[in-house]
Amino acid sequence: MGFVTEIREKAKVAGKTIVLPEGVEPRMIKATPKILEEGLADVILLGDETKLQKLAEDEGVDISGAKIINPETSEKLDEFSKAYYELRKHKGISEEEATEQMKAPLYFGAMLVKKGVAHGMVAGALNTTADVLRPVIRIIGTADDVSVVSGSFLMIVPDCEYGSNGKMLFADSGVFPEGDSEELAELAISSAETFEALTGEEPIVAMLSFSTKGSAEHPLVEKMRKAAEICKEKAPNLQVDGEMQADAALVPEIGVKKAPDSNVAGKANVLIFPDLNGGNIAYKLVQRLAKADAFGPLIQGTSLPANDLSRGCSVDDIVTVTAITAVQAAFKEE
Ligand SMILES: CC(C)(COP(=O)(O)OP(=O)(O)OC[C@H]1O[C@@H](n2cnc3c(N)ncnc32)[C@H](O)[C@@H]1OP(=O)(O)O)[C@@H](O)C(=O)NCCC(=O)NCCS
Ligand SMILES: CC(=O)OP(=O)(O)O
Repeated sequence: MGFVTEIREKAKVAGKTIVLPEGVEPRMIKATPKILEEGLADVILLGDETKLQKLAEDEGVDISGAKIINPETSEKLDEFSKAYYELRKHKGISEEEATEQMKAPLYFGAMLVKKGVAHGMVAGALNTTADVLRPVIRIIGTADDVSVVSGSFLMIVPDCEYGSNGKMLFADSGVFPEGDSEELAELAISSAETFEALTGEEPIVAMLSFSTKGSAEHPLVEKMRKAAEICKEKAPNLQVDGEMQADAALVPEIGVKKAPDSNVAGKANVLIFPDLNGGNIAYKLVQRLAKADAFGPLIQGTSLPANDLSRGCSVDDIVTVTAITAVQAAFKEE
């Protein structure tokens, strides 16, 4: 069974409710009946009901199975505004500003997750990653013992023997612009958890660089080498190594040649990039040149699931990321 079929099967069993705050986006409207018909999740759409129904009519789809909430007129607006004010008053926000902010669908959606009305959120078809991330960080917040919210992509590369038969996770490819070794180690541990939660397979983590095990020396190389060491200390059971180049990480014959003592080289399925430039460029190149499926940015390190999308996403991407979010919600409850 392929990854997409598998994750959709798991979502059906999970029985979760997912909020799609970008109800005014036609791709969200088209994704809704697909999610409902397949039984992947119950859907809450945010927006003005009349407008959303008209949009659905124009698109020729039926969204009657979804619950529609208009944040501006919702009976929950007052409760949510007060909760947001309490979260942000240390930043000098006024009660009026909190109410205005809470009328914005991304903020209202994040609060629906925080309050347990929805089990997860999916957005980003319309809004930038930065705009999706701010309410997620401010309202849902980080998980216990985590300081960095980061973003990974699950890549499914066709006809590929590397990673787990073409399945691999790239991070950070969407959220955290630049971290030190400590932060990269934390991000790597979150990424390993994401890979395991979604695939059920053992994560094998490579800290990527332009050097393999001392073939070059530079502060950028040293940063990844130190990140691998910190990772080994923090998660002794995790298979992690670095620094290493991408070919050494993925290709067994090259791994053996460049890093003969490594338990990761040639076998990696979780690739940690030195910064967001590298991670974002790499995922888009692999997606376009290798015709890979790229699901994400899957947001990691938060206390509850909320996932982003590329603005270039398809309706099918929204459906699959919704299924992924439902599966993550079930995994967090285990
Ligand atoms: C995620 C992002 C929006 C946060 O930026 P920001 O809002 O400007 O963040 P700031 O640095 O002003 O910090 C705001 C708050 O969020 C926290 N924060 C920011 N990034 C965080 C992260 N990755 N993890 C945890 N907390 C974070 C800060 O500590 C701060 O907390 P406070 O308000 O309680 O003091 C920003 O890092 C970003 O734009 N990332 C790139 C996204 C992107 O464009 N990706 C490419 C396309 S996918
Ligand atoms: C993840 C990402 O790159 O998103 P976008 O394409 O919307 O900028």
